[in-house]
Amino acid sequence: MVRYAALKGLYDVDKTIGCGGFAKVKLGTHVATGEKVAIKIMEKNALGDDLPRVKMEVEALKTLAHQHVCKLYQVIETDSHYFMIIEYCSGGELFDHIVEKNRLTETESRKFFRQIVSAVAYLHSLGYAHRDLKPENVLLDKQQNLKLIDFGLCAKPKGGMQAHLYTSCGSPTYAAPELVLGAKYLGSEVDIWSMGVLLYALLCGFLPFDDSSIENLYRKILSGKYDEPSWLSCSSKRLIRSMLQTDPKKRITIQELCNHPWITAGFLNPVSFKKNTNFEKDKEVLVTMSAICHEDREHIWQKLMEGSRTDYRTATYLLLLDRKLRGLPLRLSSASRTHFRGKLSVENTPKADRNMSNFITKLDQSPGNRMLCKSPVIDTTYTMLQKPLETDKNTENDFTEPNIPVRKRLRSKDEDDAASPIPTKKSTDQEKNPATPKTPQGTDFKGNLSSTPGSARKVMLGFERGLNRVRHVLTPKRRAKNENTDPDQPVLLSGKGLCNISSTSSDCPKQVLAQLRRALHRKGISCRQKGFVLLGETESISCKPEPKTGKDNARPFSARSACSFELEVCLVDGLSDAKPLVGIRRKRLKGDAWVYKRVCEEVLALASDGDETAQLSASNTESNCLI
Ligand SMILES: Nc1ncnc2c1ncn2[C@@H]1O[C@H](COP(=O)(O)OP(=O)(O)OP(=O)(O)O)[C@@H](O)[C@H]1O
Repeated sequence: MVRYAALKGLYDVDKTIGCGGFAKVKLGTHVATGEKVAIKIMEKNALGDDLPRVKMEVEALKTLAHQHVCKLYQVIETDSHYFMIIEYCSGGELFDHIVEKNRLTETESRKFFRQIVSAVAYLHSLGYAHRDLKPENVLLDKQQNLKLIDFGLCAKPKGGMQAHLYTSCGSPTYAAPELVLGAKYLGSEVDIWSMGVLLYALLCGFLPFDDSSIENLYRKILSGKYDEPSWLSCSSKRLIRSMLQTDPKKRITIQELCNHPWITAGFLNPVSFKKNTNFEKDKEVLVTMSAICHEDREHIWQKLMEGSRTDYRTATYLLLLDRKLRGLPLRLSSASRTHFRGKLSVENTPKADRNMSNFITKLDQSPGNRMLCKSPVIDTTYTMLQKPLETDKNTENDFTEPNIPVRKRLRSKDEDDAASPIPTKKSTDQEKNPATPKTPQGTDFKGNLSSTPGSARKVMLGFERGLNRVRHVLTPKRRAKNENTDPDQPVLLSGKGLCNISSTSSDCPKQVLAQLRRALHRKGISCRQKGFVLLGETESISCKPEPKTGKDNARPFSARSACSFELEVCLVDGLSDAKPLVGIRRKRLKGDAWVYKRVCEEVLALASDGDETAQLSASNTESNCLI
């Protein structure tokens, strides 16, 4: 297991919770506060030409302070890695939420969409365009509030929001016509188009413009023609039309959007936001930190304001503030004292932190001193870590001293376009040999993706719903939770609050595994097996990468990139009085979310009914046991 020495003592690193084209994201715990965080880890070598994306993301997130923009707590740079410590969003991607429900109601869509509008209006007011708005880049927190992530493609044009941008970037299915044409464009206008696609996806459960061939996709986008399903209300149709206007000058503006009747329906106010870039100054949080640092709270505040806004102190302040906003008592764990004492060397440590370590030493030597810190609470429930920090042989070479490595400030490029271009219509028109041969609908994923047959879509939905109204199915031995060390047994999950799980009517996990393997094989998807997990990978489809052009020298990517995903056979417990059920957990690892959705739907459909020995069953079929 890779361990990250640079995080030692600062953050405990847990499982991987997401992967992107550039980063691996792990769940972590901020040692001082015990709060969960997400740690976005990027390998410098792997970033190559995409380094500006990281810098852009850090620069933007350092400035932004909005309740629907994912917070950046800290950045750590080592010789080999960047670590971005960000707010942990435990509710998953908005995309998964759409898939789980098939599509959202107008009321739920409105609630979510208002939050997106508020975040985007805020960004635009500060001169930023996001340029990669899509449901995969919108996460949900525990309270089901949205948080915008992935600012790697954002732009802050020097001349403000009325200055044109030139690099076509983002995800092709969300790209505005002017991006497809490779024309100059305004960041605010392309964001509005993407939001139109996003709103359509929320209300419909599929994309307005979609095609396995990039040529056809672009043709559809440029035509601006899409289906309007019968369930859309007149008001939502009108709103979507005003956003999906092919002529950017006729497209609704963000200000108009904030006041649109569909947006305000059922709410007393239009969408609003505070044009804030500073942390809120909170006395109680400063007092808590002061008790640990032995520093005047005004001094701590001053340091926070003067500092990089991406250090451990900032992270501690922001996480304490989060706790306070959630109504939790403010506390700093005893483990953090050890960290402050052991980790910060005199040379590399700001004066304030040296004070902090002095104070902690005193505290440790004289337990009575702890009484000084009456309010706020200093949590002493954690045991003190007195051991010296040992050198970890398994770690990166950049951190052998028990010091925080000097954090280099990430410089930002002045140009707006630290971005990856999408292939534009111009470039694809020029391609001599654009497409791989078309395959019949739903047959394979090697070269072309077909649209999902309705039945397959139903199967996935049926599975999702079935899980909530399951009677009973099988009789495997009940095992204790987390007792999954036996490689012959699948993981046992508690049924409450699960998402991305499909139920089956089989009582034999191995049989389900075999059926899935066969289905993947029949779909032409290469797959590797590890225990009860199948790792599937589709091949990239029909789009030649564009040669590198333009001033930003950014990496082009294919239109509907390959996707990799996991299907894990598991046992799901606690749904009824009956024995655990055999389920299939899906997880997108990389690539286009809609491609992934379609692949999963078709593989599950095939596994459920394509084989005479199949025991998989959708809940909405009459056979077998699921209700
Ligand atoms: N703050 C977070 N909390 C929980 N999960 C997260 C968080 N940030 C990212 N993730 C998960 O990790 C995945 C990858 O993150 P992210 O999109 O930031 O990486 P990336 O490499 O920049 O992606 P892309 O290739 O789309 O640019 C996300 O899709 C999400 O599932």
